[in-house]
Amino acid sequence: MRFILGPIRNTGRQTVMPETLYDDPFDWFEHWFDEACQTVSANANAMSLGTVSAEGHPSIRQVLLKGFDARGFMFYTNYRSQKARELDENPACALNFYWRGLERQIRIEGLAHRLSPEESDAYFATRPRGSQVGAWASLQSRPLANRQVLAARVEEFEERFHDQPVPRPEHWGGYLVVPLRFEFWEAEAYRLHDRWEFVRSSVDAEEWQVEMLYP
Ligand SMILES: Cc1cc2nc3c(=O)[nH]c(=O)nc-3n(C[C@H](O)[C@H](O)[C@H](O)COP(=O)(O)O)c2cc1C
Repeated sequence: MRFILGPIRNTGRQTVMPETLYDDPFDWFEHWFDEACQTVSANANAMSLGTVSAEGHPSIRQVLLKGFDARGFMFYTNYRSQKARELDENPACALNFYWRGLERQIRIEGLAHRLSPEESDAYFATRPRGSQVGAWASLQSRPLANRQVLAARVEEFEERFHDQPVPRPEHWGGYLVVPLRFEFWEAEAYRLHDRWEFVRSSVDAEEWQVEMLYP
């Protein structure tokens, strides 16, 4: 065990005490994420994803975290969408989780790259059939004349894959965000919040520099 739970503070929660910090930000993430999944009613895995175009324009949207491991954080999308175009041109990106009720925020900054086709295939195979067909039908982020056009495309692909498994379209798959920085934020009284930052020099570095930040 690499952490110890501290006493209950004025927030009424059991919380991690500074002197017993997790030494690995992934462990910290996992602990908070598990608590969020047990506490937050829906979409505890929803996160904001910030990207920056090659021209330097930022954009942000919600995506769902579909897995994480010692490498980083995974989500799935259309590879022709705006976010995918931006990530392929400029892999620098940021993730943000905010769990209301727990009053916790996790910020992650890092570099994204596409998951292997095998990993994307494996996840695609677990999706409901309707979502699999939807991945073929949606030209994500492109102009859509009206809902009928989309419905017709759904019907077209339902017919195409009638009575057979829906294969993963090449234009749909996952990204792995490999973190360079984490920040764990927890609300405290009088806005004197806790902020803990983990930074490393490269995506291969095993050592994290840990620092507390002013709120
Ligand atoms: C809670 C929530 C979860 C979402 N999850 C995903 C997701 O996992 N993948 C995805 O491509 N879009 C997801 N979306 C839709 C995106 O926010 C966005 O509208 C879409 O991906 C197009 O973004 P883009 O034009 O910036 O590429 C989600 C939206 C919400 C509100």
